[in-house]
Amino acid sequence: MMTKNSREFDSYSERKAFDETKAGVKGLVDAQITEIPRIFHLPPGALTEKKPSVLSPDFKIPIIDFAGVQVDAVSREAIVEKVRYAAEKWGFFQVINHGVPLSVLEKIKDGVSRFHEEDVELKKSYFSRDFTKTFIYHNNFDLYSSSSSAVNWRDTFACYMAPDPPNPEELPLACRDALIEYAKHVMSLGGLIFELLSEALSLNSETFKRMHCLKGLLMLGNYYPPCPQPDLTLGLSKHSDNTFFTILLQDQSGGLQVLHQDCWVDVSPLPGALVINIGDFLQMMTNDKFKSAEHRVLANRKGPRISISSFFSTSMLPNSTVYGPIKELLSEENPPKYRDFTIKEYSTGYIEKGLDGTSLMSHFRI
Ligand SMILES: O=C(O)CCC(=O)C(=O)O
Ligand SMILES: [Fe+2]
Repeated sequence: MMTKNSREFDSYSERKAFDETKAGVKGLVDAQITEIPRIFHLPPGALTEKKPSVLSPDFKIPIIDFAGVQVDAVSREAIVEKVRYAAEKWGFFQVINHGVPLSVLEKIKDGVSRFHEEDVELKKSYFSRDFTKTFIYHNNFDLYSSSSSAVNWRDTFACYMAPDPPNPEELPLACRDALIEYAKHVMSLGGLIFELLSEALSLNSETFKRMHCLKGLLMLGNYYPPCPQPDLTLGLSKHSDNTFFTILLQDQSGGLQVLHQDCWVDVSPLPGALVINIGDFLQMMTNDKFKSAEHRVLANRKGPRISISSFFSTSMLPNSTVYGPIKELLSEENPPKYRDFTIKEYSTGYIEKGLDGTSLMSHFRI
């Protein structure tokens, strides 16, 4: 609980004043602050009180090698089995030999950092929280909507790469080519992962693709500046993703943690790997068989930390497809646990609620 003391200031006005600089968290770091503003302060003890950060050898995010996935049925079945285990037990796994060239991964990380390190006047021209626009830049999508206690130590750009590929001119030069190239690879890897997830449920490989799950791709280019007081705040609050699943590329900084059996487990950077995490839509469509795990990012004295979140979702774009628990997975013993939803409906609720530490899935439970 937040103490009265920590609220004895006008949080709204301070958030607004910070927001109106349009310079983001990086602007504070550039101004060489040594103490972070109060709006970033977590309630005392919030980082450590709930769940212990354990480094247990039993708790390691599964690493799955995709080499051989297209080679023969036996190799593929072995990979599907690992994907099934990871999706059910963890909701998170790392993939190696995923087919995206290292040079493409380096180029997009570089592009994201270049954009955030551009002149602030250029970045201001993209500043917005309107998620119907092709390319926007901001910090804290939920700066005003969240009932969460603290603002996150992160700046982000968000860009729709599908269903309609953006006009190259709509993308900033700093990351234009890198985004276009990386998105192509992400779409193709995403298609393969949807196949493997279908097979893991003993459904036809094309099931998710036929349900248009591969239609939308929203990419976030995240920049976590170095933080002078990392024990007081978070890079990103605890949340589960508003997606079918997410492909995450992180640099070597570390700080991403997943909540597993009530413990925060580090998703340790693995050079060249991609992190896959199941999102809320797949948890609801599989009637809780797959798990949309909660995760967070710690702030760090060192930085910046760069990551790219590729969300399979049409998010706030018009999309009338209705989703819900998949009929083939249901039975008398396993009745639907969720009502039907559209992606836009879910995303609207997600953005309005903000990252307040609770899951929106409970609102869709029958
Ligand atoms: O930056 C990261 O490692 C995680 C980002 C994330 O969880 C998200 O964008 O939803
Ligand atoms: Fe996330």
